[in-house]
Amino acid sequence: MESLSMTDTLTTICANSRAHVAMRSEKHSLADREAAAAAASPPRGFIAAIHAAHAREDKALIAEIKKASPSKGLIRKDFHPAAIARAYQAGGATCLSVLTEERWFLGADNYLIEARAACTLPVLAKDFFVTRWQIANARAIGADCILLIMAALSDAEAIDLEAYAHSLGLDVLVEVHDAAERDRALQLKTPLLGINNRNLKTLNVDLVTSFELADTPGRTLVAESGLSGPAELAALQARGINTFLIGESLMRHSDVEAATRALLA
Ligand SMILES: O=C(O)c1ccccc1NCC(=O)[C@H](O)[C@H](O)COP(=O)(O)O
Repeated sequence: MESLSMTDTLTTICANSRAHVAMRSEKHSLADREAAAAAASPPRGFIAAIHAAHAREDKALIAEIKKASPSKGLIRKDFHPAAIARAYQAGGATCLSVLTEERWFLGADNYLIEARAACTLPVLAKDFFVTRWQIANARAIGADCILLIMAALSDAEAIDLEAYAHSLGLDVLVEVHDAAERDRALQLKTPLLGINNRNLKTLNVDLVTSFELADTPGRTLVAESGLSGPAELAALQARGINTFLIGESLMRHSDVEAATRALLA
């Protein structure tokens, strides 16, 4: 696996995503992916599952299946997406997130397919979505939700990609890292707003980011990245954030089910 030493990691990853799409779309056209999306298993209702957890006064956990990352390299050697998905569901997760980006996260479409087939949880395709082709492909492989990262998109691109995702029946998680991105993201229709504690340009992680943006009204906020213990979750809940996207700290445990249960206790 390659390491990223560029100053702007996100630009590098998105440029690679575009090149990868150009290559893959030679074999499978957009029309092909749209036909496969129309024939895919119906969406499971990602946002509905989160809101149902909140209605029960539970916190919602989006548990991430993540083999490697640009910042940490290989995270988990013993990597079996179906077994991890079952462990997350048994431990109390509300939804899954599956990294499908191949080059730096060592993800794969097949990991999402295997994980979703092994459980009944809705699944977020965790990738760097910059084209319609990727979104149609995500639905074709069974994804229930996609991620749009405001730092990677213009306003017009974000609005267009969101409308396209909705037209395929996908939910959308829009991700921001600062107040300017948050204000741009509020133009989108999705109620699900992720606050990424990781600066995707420098890879620095600081939980203060979630606290700074916690007062955003009218959206279901998701604290993302760098979270590892119940005390952090409780502090964020005290500020009104009840949904958490967590990958690495859970993936490093040998007993994923027990770690998930302990985190949510
Ligand atoms: O994880 C990275 O190093 C990373 C680098 C560049 C772009 C995105 C990156 N991560 C994507 C994510 O947002 C996280 O996988 C997700 O929020 C979970 O974070 P964590 O619990 O810290 O694994």
